[in-house]
Amino acid sequence: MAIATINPTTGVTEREFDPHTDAEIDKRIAHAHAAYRSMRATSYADRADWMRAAADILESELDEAARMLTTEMGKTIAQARAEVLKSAKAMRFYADNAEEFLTGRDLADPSAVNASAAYTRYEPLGVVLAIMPWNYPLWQVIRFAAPALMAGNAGLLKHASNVPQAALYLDTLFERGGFPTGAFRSLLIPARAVEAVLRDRRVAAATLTGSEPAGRSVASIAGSEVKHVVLELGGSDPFIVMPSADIDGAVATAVTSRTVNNGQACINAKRFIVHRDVYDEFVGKFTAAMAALRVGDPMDDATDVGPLATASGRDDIVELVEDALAKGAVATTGGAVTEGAGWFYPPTVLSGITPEMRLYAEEAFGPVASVYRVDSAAEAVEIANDTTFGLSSAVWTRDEDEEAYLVRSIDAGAVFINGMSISYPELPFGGIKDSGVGRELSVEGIREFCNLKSVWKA
Ligand SMILES: O=CCCCC(=O)O
Repeated sequence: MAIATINPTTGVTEREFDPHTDAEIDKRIAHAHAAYRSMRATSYADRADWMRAAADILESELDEAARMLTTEMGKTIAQARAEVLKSAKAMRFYADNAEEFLTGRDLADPSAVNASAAYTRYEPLGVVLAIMPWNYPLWQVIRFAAPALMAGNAGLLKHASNVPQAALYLDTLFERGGFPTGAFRSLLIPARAVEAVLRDRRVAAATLTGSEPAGRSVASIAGSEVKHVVLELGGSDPFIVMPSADIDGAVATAVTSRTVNNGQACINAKRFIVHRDVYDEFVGKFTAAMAALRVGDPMDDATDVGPLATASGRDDIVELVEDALAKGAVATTGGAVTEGAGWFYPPTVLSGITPEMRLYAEEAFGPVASVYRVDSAAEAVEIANDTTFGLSSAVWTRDEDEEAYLVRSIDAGAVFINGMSISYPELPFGGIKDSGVGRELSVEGIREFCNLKSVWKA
């Protein structure tokens, strides 16, 4: 895939970029490695000042950065602005909290280990390679980079090939804030060049957000090099609606949760599992609300849903929906590609999904909702868990016993009660099963890329 900005609203290639040469890649790894060595000698206070300054720069460039995101991957301009602001917020969160999160502990009774003193300390690991996707071109990178740099690591970014301007923007952002040159560098490289970088002795660890095959490949290379990885992969999150729920609230939230980011987020709700007592009401209102969304130019503030980011991503959605329809699913709205320029796909609601359909098992990375009718909370859990994924989930109920049952029974990295899955800097984020390993954000996220050193003194 060429490294290029191809505007998904028009399908027009706006800019192409030459990949970095082998010599340039080597230079950038060397920069990052040297920066890591100098970062080790800096204080949390220094790094926090630089991080806050970088956050201020990002925020001061809000409109320009948001337009860049919308141009490169098609999210609505309002959501692009929100992404920029969320990124700046996470940078400040780690500037404020990194030192506390990385405070080690003293052993209360060092004599238990025959020592006069014993304690732990968190130290940086080194250069961390981040392989990141196009769907949140700034946020996905910042949620790795802010904690990793605050811990004293250096970062190398291999960004998705369709968001090169975002990659280049990030290449300088931290240095502009005051971090040493090389503390964070972007590599403009194709996917096939990742292996050599990951195997380089100067690279200590990797984090990947992206597809399951990409995650498996990076994990196996890192495993053979005995390097730590964090993986945040796909999801097919359930959204369960029980009879006691606030149905209007559930419908409004379901629409947002399925269509935010044009339906291209790992934590979009994708499977709507509804109790039969409220099924007709929920599906009727949900279908009407999905059909009423405004699909169009993502630069227009009035637009709810923009285009899909790539032609191939839209082809994938078309194939998934056609497969389901051919096997008996029913589209209560949408279900056919929109004619015209750009990679638009209409908000779609499909019922009558069966295990024979690809949609039952595969992630729909676009604004396509599958709805299921169930007779009980136990059946809802059975369908919710009948997936290889386990990222997040949402449950709608006002019955406390049912809530407790659903929270403990769903196999996922998170459960949101009467709300939708969202990531927050303060809450750990990550999945189980094929949705990934490790956690990002919060205290757990910053500790992923640290050496927890035990110190023992005679
Ligand atoms: O694809 C993953 C999307 C994560 C979105 C978020 O962090 O809110």
